[in-house]
Amino acid sequence: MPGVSLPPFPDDLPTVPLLVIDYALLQAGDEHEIQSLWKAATELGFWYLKNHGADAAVNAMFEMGARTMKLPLEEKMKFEQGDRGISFGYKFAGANATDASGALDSVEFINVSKDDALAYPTVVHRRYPSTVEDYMESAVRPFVSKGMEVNETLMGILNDRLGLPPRTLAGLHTPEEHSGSEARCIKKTPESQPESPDKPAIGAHTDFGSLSFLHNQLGGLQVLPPGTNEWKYVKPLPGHAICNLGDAMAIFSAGILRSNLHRVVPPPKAQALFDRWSLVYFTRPGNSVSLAPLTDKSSLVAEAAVRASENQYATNVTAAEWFARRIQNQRIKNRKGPETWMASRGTEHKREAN
Ligand SMILES: O=C(O)CCC(=O)C(=O)O
Ligand SMILES: [Fe+2]
Repeated sequence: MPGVSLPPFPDDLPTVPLLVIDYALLQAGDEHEIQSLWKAATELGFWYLKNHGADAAVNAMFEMGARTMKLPLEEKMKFEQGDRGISFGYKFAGANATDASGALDSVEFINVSKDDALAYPTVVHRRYPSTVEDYMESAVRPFVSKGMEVNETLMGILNDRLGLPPRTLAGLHTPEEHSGSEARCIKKTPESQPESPDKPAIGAHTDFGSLSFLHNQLGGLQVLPPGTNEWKYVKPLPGHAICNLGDAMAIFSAGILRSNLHRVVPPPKAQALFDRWSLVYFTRPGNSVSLAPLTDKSSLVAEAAVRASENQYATNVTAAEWFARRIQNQRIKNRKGPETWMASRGTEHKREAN
């Protein structure tokens, strides 16, 4: 958090060398930078993004998050997301499973819908704690708008590289259509007893939507690189966002774009004594969008769909249904057994090697 001096990320841990993409160069149409983005998006599905211009909005959001998490639990619980597959609202630590055995997560977060942030003070989906509403115009809306702009720019470039007609992906993520797009501020508090360094605070998952624009300061985020079984840390770099692709982009592109498994473990070593804060803007397709490969819009996607195993990316559901299923089945209240965890999975279990 601003004002707190945090121990550096340890230099003796396995980290994944993400490509650094310069947002200003992308905006200028720099071919080399566009090529780097394509490489990152197709190989790992994660990259750093610098020069994004979101710092002021990010800091304001962390301030909003700090005030919100300081509210009494009883107050936060009035805005709880519930067990019916709705994401917007507050999630208490321990509401979700992190694996098939039903181990509990250890993060609390507040999710604010893009639709509510843009329409405020009109309520589209729900109300939020007073601290969130107080910051809606000064922090949440600017952060949501910035996240929308960055993700739309990245998506436009990927759209063209996929050989899709101009603005095809943009048309599946219009600002007007209601969607699961949301801003999330996450807090992980150290436990009273030291935790095992590889106990998931957020279980292994692929992101549910299209593009995630993430900001964190302490370590803990890990990815499982393709074809390996060793989790690697993503080292936080000051001023650099971490961007990653979600399932919807893997599905639309028939697997050309990668939605990679990741998880959050306690901050490593000396960092473990500190609260870990992170912030994400998730772009998700409009609620009515069918999740299926865009084979009739791009020959590249059509060829990839032929190479994919049969029905690998045929979901037969809308984005709203996909999203609700995943959220609902990770809630521990809904757990019947390991099958509930399996029912919360995305595209990851359908791939050959992770
Ligand atoms: O906190 C982080 O660094 C990542 C969070 C995350 O993966 C998520 O909320 O989907
Ligand atoms: Fe994630």
